Amino acid sequence: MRYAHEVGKVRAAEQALMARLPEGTLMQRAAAGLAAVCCRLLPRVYGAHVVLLVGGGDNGGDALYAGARLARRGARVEAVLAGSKAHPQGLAALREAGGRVLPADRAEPAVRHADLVIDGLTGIGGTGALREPYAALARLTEDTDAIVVACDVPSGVDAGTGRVDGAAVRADVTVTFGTCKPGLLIDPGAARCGTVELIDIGLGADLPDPDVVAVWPEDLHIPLPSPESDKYRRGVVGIVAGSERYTGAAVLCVGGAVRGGAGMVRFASVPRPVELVRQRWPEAVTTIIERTPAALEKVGRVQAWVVGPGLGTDRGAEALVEAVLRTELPVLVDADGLTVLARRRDLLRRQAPTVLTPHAGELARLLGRDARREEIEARRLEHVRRAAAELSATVLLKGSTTLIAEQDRPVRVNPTGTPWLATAGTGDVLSGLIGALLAGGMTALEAATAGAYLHGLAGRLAASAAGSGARTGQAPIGAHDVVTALPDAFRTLS
Ligand SMILES: NC(=O)C1=CN([C@@H]2O[C@H](COP(=O)(O)OP(=O)(O)OC[C@H]3O[C@@H](n4cnc5c(N)ncnc54)[C@H](OP(=O)(O)O)[C@@H]3O)[C@@H](O)[C@H]2O)[C@@H](O)CC1
Ligand SMILES: [K+]
Repeated sequence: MRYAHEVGKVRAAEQALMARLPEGTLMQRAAAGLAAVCCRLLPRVYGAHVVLLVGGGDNGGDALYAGARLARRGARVEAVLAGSKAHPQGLAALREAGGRVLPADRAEPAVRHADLVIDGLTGIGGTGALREPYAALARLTEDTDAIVVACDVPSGVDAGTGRVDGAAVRADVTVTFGTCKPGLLIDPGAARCGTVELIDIGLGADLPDPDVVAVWPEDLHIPLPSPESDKYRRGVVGIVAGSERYTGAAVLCVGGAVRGGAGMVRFASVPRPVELVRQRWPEAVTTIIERTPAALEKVGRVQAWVVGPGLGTDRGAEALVEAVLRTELPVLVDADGLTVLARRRDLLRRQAPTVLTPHAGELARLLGRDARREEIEARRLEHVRRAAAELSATVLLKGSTTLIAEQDRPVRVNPTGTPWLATAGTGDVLSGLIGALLAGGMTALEAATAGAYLHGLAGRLAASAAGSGARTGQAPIGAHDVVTALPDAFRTLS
């Protein structure tokens, strides 16, 4: 399951296909696929207690027809109708197969004691926060031992964006039809889906190129060193980070680059961060620079730059960001560098690749005008795409599902993150890591994708290694633990 299409394109493809098929064919294909997954999930279909949550649209129709199929195989199927209307033919099919409709006040005990619940409240036609009684029915899925199977999309999750605005179904399995929807890949929606199963209903030929792609390890083409490799061929990354006031970010960023496979890391800054980087990472070549436009002249040859972590945002920081972006090399700008860029967007007019790695607040500043952090968090897909187009850069939007956008390309979703990564300093590790991959010759999109994947995986490995032996096997981590776990993350790929 790797590709997702926007809802409008799914509907257009469905309509094109439906025009060539007898009426109802697609819904029968969807219902058959849904019922087949339910049969697989139940230890025994005969005698199993199945509850359908049925909304007023075709999503409810799918659930009713799937329920009819399960009833014909001997399941005890009960439907709870959310509104006054329900798909009439689906309802008739369920009744004919021996299923029945429950009164509303029986919904709670039925869901609680069911073996399996099918959520057919809303699918791609759901808009905005769930209204009552849909919302109350969706909430029942949070407190049941039943297996919860969402039909197409967990109700309450916006299929197009992953936005969750109020109550939403929490599914163990989401059975989706034709193609994945972006909201199944992007948090907070993705976190509600459980395992996603794709049912082929024959849309393939009618679907355009995908809008969103989930990253898989086999998509990452990280160059491995060969016997002829030397430090220059593996890539020299230059890092301009830290200030007299902020030193930790520089140490972590250099760590990300060293463990990210750079042939050499050149670190340039003012004396205090240089001293600390030298102590922690003796393998880095350090240069003390002044915070002026001519600063880089002393640094030596590099193949890519990282600028920003702990840099401060004063005139000196601006001079350094400007100096780096005036080179003709790939550049990654992060943290304070992004704050500087928000007032100097003219610096983004350049030919060489530029990678920006903001979190939502930094992206809001970069986009300016009407963008607010909460707005960006709520509609991450739309904003990352807009940022890539407006800023002419590869934009990596950090978050519980990190998104990577480049103009006219499907947005990439990184699946490896962990909430434990939401801690100070992990972003600095990520920028050093991506910088090393850029210096190694990967394109901006490849480097950002591989960096996000490895960084998320290192976070997961660190969180579980730290807690091994405990019940959940997870524990809090610091940014330095992510640096330490990077080699293990790389090893999973070879
Ligand atoms: N097209 C095809 O070929 C195929 C489509 N297929 C299936 O159809 C699904 C799309 O069906 P759809 O278009 O009928 O919309 P759907 O998701 O059922 O939602 C509409 C219903 O939800 C309600 N509702 C909406 N928002 C709400 C809210 N916030 N709070 C409360 N209620 C809300 C809305 O109520 P209304 O606003 O009309 O009062 C209406 O009753 C798709 O996901 C897939 O499962 C498959 O069979 C394969 C072939
Ligand atoms: K649903």
